Amino acid sequence: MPTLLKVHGSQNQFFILDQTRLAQPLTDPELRQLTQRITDPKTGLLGGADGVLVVDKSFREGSQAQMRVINADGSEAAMCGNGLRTVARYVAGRDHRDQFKVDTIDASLRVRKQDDLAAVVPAFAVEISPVRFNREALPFDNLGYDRLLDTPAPELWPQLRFSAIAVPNPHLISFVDRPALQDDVLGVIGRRLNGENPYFSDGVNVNFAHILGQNQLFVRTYERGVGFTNACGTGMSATSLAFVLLHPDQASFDQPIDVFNPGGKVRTIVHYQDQEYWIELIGNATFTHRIAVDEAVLHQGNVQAADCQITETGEQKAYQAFVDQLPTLGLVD
Ligand SMILES: N[C@@H](CCC[C@H](N)C(=O)O)C(=O)O
Repeated sequence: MPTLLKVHGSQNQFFILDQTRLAQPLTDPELRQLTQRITDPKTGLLGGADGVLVVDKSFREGSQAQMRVINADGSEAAMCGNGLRTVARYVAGRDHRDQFKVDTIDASLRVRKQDDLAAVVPAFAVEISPVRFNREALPFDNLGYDRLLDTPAPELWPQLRFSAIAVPNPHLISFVDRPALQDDVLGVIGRRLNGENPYFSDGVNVNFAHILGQNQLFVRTYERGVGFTNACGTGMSATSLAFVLLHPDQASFDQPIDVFNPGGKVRTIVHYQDQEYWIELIGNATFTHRIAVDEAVLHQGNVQAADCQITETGEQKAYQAFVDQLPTLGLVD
């Protein structure tokens, strides 16, 4: 019987579905419908999730697997950093390998097993690339600039400055003070730019970052196709790059940056090699539940708890213990 996994990276929650284990892989409309149903926070499976990570056969030479990212609303994203760590752990266990490449829409990305963050908190490092700043890569329009790098954009919000970075999924970043992190400005901007709007025609992930100190950030994200999330791996990676570029007195290339988020903490390292930026994202890859389900139920486009056998792994307790020993920042409820 095929098994869905419920997983998270910094509490950014997903289901993993391995299409290679099915007699008949799900079609794209089936994947969309299944995702929309099982991720619903009220009526979905195990409290829903932010999306479904689809594992499939690799399509580039030298890669071990392919990852597709289906957001909760059924849209498909080019990349997912927290998700890639969990897929890396899944493929590493399935194929008995610690280091390999995973194909995504735009690139084959390196992944590598790391030492556990704590007892029963496995960790992986993943490559975040390619990085682009140009208007067409995001894309954005009608803001009067070809790129945004700490640029005032009063059309988006009068008092803030913005950076737009594709990694390659699109991110808008603003460095803010404590009060701005706590009020609803992020939600207002996120909802506006992810509905019908003249600026970001494909929507955009919006990140508010607060500098905590030398090599330390807090990042909160409103995700395209999802809404508020506990953490966004590509968002924290793009924000780390902006941190290094805009605040060189507080962060540098090739040096670890601790990035706190509402779901925990990750570590990023920003690199510049061969005239390209790339970011290493290191953090937990936690499996919370194994869900054995009949393939026919998957094809019907919904899975209810009554349709399957659910086994809790016990890893969430260990993850919570890891989070409990992090400093209390009091930034977001
Ligand atoms: N949570 C992810 C990003 C998922 C995709 C995003 N919602 C998009 O549409 O670009 C991450 O950890 O990177």
